[in-house]
Amino acid sequence: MLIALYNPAAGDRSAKSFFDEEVLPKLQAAGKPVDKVLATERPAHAGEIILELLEASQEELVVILGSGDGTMHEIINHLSSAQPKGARVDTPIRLHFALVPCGTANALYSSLFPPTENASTSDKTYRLQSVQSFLDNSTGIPLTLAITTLSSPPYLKVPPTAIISSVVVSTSLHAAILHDSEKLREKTPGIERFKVAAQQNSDKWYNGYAKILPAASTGVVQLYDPATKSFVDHPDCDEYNSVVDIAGPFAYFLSTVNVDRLEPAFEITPLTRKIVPSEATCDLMIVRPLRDPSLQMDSPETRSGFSTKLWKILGGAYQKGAHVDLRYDDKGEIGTEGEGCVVVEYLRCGGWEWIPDDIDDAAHLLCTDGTISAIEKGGRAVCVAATPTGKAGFYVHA
Ligand SMILES: Nc1ncnc2c1ncn2[C@@H]1O[C@H](COP(=O)(O)OP(=O)(O)OP(=O)(O)O)[C@@H](O)[C@H]1O
Repeated sequence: MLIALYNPAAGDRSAKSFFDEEVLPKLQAAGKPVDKVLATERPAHAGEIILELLEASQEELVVILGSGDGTMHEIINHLSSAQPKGARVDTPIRLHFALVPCGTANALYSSLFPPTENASTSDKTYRLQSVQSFLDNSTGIPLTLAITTLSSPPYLKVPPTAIISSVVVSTSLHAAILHDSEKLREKTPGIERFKVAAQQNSDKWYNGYAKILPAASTGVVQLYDPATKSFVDHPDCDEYNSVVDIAGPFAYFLSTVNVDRLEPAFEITPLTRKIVPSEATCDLMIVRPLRDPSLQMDSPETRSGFSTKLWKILGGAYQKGAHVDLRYDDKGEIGTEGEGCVVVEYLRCGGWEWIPDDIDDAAHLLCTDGTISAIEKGGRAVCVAATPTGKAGFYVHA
């Protein structure tokens, strides 16, 4: 069965008109008209719609999805936590998507179809590439999932909750930006709202502790080395201990699966595409201010001074991911020359654990594909990458 499903509230709210004027006529003209056209009516509705369709028939389901990353996130989470009835009772769920970018950031789409210099992301040819790939009978790319388990402190004896992501899991500045930008959605519907929220949070540091987990088959955590432009085994990993401990404070802590960018031009984990992972892994990008040789301690002045450097670092993501090659000189200036301390710790790993300091409220925010959760005091978040195989999983035509 082939269905079209769009979120009329995503992005600039143009999904309906783009489907009516471009997507549906293209499928019709190619001899593959959709069986149904559906629109979401409220948050969380997309997952309910797809589950109902799956339960009604054993047929393979292909969804032409007009939305941003949030709607995809809702579908994957709803299906992953459901116990399907009817036609799918006790059967693993496998779903194929052709994506039509209709959201604000469209991280997954723009990573699978990186925009070229002379094509605008609003061009219809740019936006119809996944649909074209479906029409060309591509097999689809299986999505790697990041499974994050949020645990309460053990004495509460509350079962952990799991959230599945297909794009990003973050804490620190990125989670704070997403938390605040949601409040700005009505007034600033475009990606500018992320910049406004970023300014509001730029001089915060986040206290906590992280444990980085090895990838399943290599058994190690890897660290990007700008000198050789390749991944090397993390120096703290050895045959006796494959987990790497990282102490805060942190300014930035963000991991991705499937994507090298969070917006068409914001290539925050560029190595996902440049050095393609060979198994299910997270690309984790960390900035810890006290690696800066000019900073000795955490104070309001050093935080405020470091925010200028942080903008420079994150600005590198807008320059084709140049931030991953930045180094400090001995005065703490940032540049690409020399052999000083690497500014960004760029890790490739099987997952990670984040343990926020009890007294730092801001360090308790967690972003999973744009959705914000709060880690309980005394609790932690553990994120692990996995790619479903065989009869289960989510596939995107690309
Ligand atoms: N009919 C609806 N009315 C209001 N909100 C809706 C409706 N349908 C879905 N939603 C909500 O819209 C939210 C935003 O959707 P989505 O993430 O797809 O777009 P976006 O946020 O603009 O793009 P991106 O995630 O790429 O930045 C979803 O989290 C979903 O809960």
